[in-house]
Amino acid sequence: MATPVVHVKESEDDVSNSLCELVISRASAAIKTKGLFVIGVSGGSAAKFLCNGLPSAVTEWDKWRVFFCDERYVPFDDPECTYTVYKNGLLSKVPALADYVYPINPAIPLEEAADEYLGKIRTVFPGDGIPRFDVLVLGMGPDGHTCSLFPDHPLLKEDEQLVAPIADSPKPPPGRITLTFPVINNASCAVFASCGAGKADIVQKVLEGSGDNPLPAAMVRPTQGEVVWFLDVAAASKLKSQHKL
Ligand SMILES: O=C(O)[C@H](O)[C@@H](O)[C@H](O)[C@H](O)COP(=O)(O)O
Repeated sequence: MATPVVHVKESEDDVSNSLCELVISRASAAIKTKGLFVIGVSGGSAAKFLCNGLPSAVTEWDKWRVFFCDERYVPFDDPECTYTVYKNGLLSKVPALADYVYPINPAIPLEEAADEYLGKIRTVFPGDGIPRFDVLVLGMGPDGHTCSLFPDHPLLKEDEQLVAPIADSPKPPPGRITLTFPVINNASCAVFASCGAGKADIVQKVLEGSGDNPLPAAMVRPTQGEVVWFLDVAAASKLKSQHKL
């Protein structure tokens, strides 16, 4: 089970640059060895970082396959829709990627949308094995949630479904679809990017907490992969142990 590797950066810009550098380096490695790079992305500031940092640096977009670690079950024209954030922020700059980004379908019932989404993932990971994403770019909410996996929610124990619907998200909107831990912890690389003093307490709890009743973000420990955290100084300010700058 991977031990988190924590990089503390001077600024949010440095976190953004480091995140994009990691994604780009894993993409070239994956494309070189497998001819394809499969990534899961999240909303929030991760979306801002990736939409800003990737367009000018990536060339082989046709070898990318982009999924969402979680998505809100809302129409595409809802500002809460993570796909639309990426459509406006990334696809507007890299139209060629549009065929390789897989949105969730908000126009069918939630459970069906989850099943349909797994079907899209299966186009890249055929069969019934657990999909192994090259990179999952994750955010962490102020409550320690990641993807749409929230503290004390039954989905934290989900070990059958690979993609799950959630209808009672404590963070609006209530309806969402999320990857579950069997997939998350089968990734080659899970990477968090968290910035700001507002995250300092939860970062300390997640990275240095006792481990009993771990928060969702602390449960991201790929069994045969790595988990990397990029923090700015403010978000890392409550950490007791020293980390690489
Ligand atoms: O659906 C969601 O609520 C978001 O995708 C969420 O999981 C996000 O990743 C965290 O809230 C961190 O967001 P920030 O990094 O912007 O704080």
